[in-house]
Amino acid sequence: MKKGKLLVKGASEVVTCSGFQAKKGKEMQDLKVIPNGSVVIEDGIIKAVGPTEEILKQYDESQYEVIDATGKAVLPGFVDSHTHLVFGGYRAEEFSWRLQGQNYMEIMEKGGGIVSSVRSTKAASHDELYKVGMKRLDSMLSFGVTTVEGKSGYGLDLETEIKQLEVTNKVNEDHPVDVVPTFLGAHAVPPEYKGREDEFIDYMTNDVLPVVAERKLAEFCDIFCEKKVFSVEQSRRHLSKAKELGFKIKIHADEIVQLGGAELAAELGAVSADHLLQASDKGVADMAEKNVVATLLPGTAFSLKEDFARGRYMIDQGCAVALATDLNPGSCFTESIPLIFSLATLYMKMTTEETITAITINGAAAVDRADTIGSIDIGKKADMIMLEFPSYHYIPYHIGVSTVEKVIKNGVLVFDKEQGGGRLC
Ligand SMILES: N=CN[C@@H](CCC(=O)O)C(=O)O
Ligand SMILES: [Zn+2]
Repeated sequence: MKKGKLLVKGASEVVTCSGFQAKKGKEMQDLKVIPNGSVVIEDGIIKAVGPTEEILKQYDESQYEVIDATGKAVLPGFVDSHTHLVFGGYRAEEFSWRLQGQNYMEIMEKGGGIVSSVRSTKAASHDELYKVGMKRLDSMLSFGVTTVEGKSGYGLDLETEIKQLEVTNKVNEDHPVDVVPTFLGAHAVPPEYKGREDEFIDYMTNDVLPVVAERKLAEFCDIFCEKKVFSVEQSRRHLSKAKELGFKIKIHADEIVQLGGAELAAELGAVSADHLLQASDKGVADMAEKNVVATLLPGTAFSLKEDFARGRYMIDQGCAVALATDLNPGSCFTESIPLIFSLATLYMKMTTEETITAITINGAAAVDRADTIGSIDIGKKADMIMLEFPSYHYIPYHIGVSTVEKVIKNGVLVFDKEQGGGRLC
C-alpha cells in the first residue's frame, strides 16, 4: 500500500521555514532547521516531519515509497510571488536601447515598453500563449518553484485581458506548478486613451473588473501606481472597487518615483506592495504596521541599473519582505531564482536565511497562502525541494546556478535532475 505515501528520508537538514503566516523583521532569520530529518507525506499532504530516528520509530518505511535524501538538504518549494507569466512576443531590442542609455520610462513614452507587449499579446492566439506559459513554468519548476503568481496586463482591453487570464487559469490546471492569477488591467495607458487616463480607469473599473469577478478569473487585483501611469487617487478608486468585488489587492508601488504607493497599500489593506525602490520611511513603517508584505524584485533593479530596494532597512523596521523574479518581457526577463539569491545576499544586505524566508513562507504570504504552502509543516501541501548539496548555504554560494536536484509537488516527484531534468508529469 504505497500509493500516495512518500517518505523523504535522512536529509542532512530539513529547512522547515515553519510557520503559518508572514515572518516579520527578526523572525525572518530563523529557518527552524531539523538536522538529519525526514518528512512523511500522505495523499499530497505533510503528515509528519522530525528527526529521522523519531520518524522511523513511528512510521514503517516499508509502507512508503522512499526518497533517500542522505547528504542533501530539503526545503519548502519556492514561491515566486510576482510574475507577468503569460505574454506574447519579446522586446530584446529594448534591452540594447537601454544599454545605449535610454531609460525604461523614455522607451515607454515613445510607444515601446508595456504597450509594445500589448500589441504582441493581442496578436497571439490562446494556444500560442498557452505554449509559452507552459514553457516558462517548466523553466521555473527547474529552479525549485512550486507556486507562482501570474498577472494579466498585456491586454488593456476586455477581450485580451480575459484571454490572458483564461490562459493563466488553463496553465494552472495543466501544469504541476500552481499559478495564482492576478488581474492587472490597469498596467499602462493604451495610446487611444492618452490624455484620458481617468476614462481608462473608469473603463477598467466599471466594464472590465466586474466581468473578471463574475467569471472568477483572478484572485488578486493589481495596478501600476506610478508617475505618468496611474496616480494614487486613480489607484485608490480602482482598487477600492476591486475590494468591493472580492479581490485581494496588490500594488506596483514606488518603483520609479516616490509617489505614496506603499502608504496606499497600507491604507487599503493590500496583501502586498511590490517593487518599492523609492518607498518612503513612512511607507515602510505603514507596511510594517498593517502587515503588508513588501515584495522586492531585485532582478528588475539590476536589469534597469537602478539602486536596489532597501531590503535591509525594511526588515530592520519590522516588515515582512518577500522576493520574486518579476518575470516579464521588458524590465526583467528571467525565471532565475539563483539570480535573485545572488542579488539579495550580495547587494541588498539580506542574509541567506532572510532570503530563503522571503522566497518561501513570505512568498506564500504574498499570495495569501501562508496557511497551506511555504513551509514544511504538518497539514500543509507537500511542496518541497531537495538540493544536490547538504546545506541551504550552498544556494547563494553556487552563484547563478540552480542547486535543486528534485522537486516534489503535492507529494509527487515532478522534477529530477537525476532523471534528465525535465518535467516528469
Ligand atoms: N513596472 C511595471 N510592470 C512590470 C514591467 C512590465 C514590462 O515592462 O513589460 C514590472 O513589474 O516590472
Ligand atoms: Zn510587475
